[in-house]
Amino acid sequence: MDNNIVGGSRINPAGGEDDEETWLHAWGLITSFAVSMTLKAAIELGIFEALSNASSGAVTADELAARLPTMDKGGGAASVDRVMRLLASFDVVKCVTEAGPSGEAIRQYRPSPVCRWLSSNHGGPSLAPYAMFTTDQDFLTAWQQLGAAARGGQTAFKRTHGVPMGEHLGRNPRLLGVVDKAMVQISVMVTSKLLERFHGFDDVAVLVDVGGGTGSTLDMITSRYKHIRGINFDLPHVISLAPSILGMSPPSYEFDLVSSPC
Ligand SMILES: C[S@@+](CC[C@H](N)C(=O)[O-])C[C@H]1O[C@@H](n2cnc3c(N)ncnc32)[C@H](O)[C@@H]1O
Repeated sequence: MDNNIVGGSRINPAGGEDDEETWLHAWGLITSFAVSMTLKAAIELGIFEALSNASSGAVTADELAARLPTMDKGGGAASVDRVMRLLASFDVVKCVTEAGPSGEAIRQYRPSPVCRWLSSNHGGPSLAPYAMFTTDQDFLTAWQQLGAAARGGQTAFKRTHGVPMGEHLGRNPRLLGVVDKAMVQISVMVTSKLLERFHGFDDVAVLVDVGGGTGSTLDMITSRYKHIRGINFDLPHVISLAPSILGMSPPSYEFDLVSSPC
């Protein structure tokens, strides 16, 4: 048998056995965007919440489609099945196939451990908002300009939107909300680990978070270390979204919102 032949044709006569592996590697790299976009679709459809709510553990695409809050009436079990098959091939969900009464394949899906980071109903912070941020249309269009940006001159984002990202966010409340949701979830994940492992806040009197977003990091730290006065420093349009932490904490706690001069 000739190991250099893939799909009936010799793709690199000099390649040897590694050739198929490197071809698959290249194929995987080229098509990897499909995973991010399918995750986005699954998040939009509410698939991860529906899977984790399924009491039976494993569900067919029909059962799953019936539980999705966003589905059109009578729509889409076949499309949901396609989404689930792709997710199964990347181990986001597990798929078990059984033969039905007429010998047809019946696929059932259940969540893999990674789903806890993609659903919003597992009782902790979620990476779903980060997935929605990275695949947002305003960011995806900017990626189209990466090659041009690498040749020199303006950043990909400025080529696409005419202004730097910070300025664009200041003019676009929709996108600012998408980014802030993502940032808050990441901050909660990182800060809870920080608070578990780092014990250097005891002697801190005033803590300034530069680029602190809407203040979730400082909120967590000052809730634990109530003697700390927190100052959250960010751009005015970000600060405008920040909740007032005053009143949520004891009187010794003070939370200033300071806007950058930019
Ligand atoms: C990666 S985000 C960090 C988010 C934040 N740690 C949180 O928990 O949401 C970077 C932050 O830096 C802020 N930033 C960027 N340029 C700034 C500037 N010149 N002055 C103050 N903040 C700035 C952005 O508005 C953004 O909120």
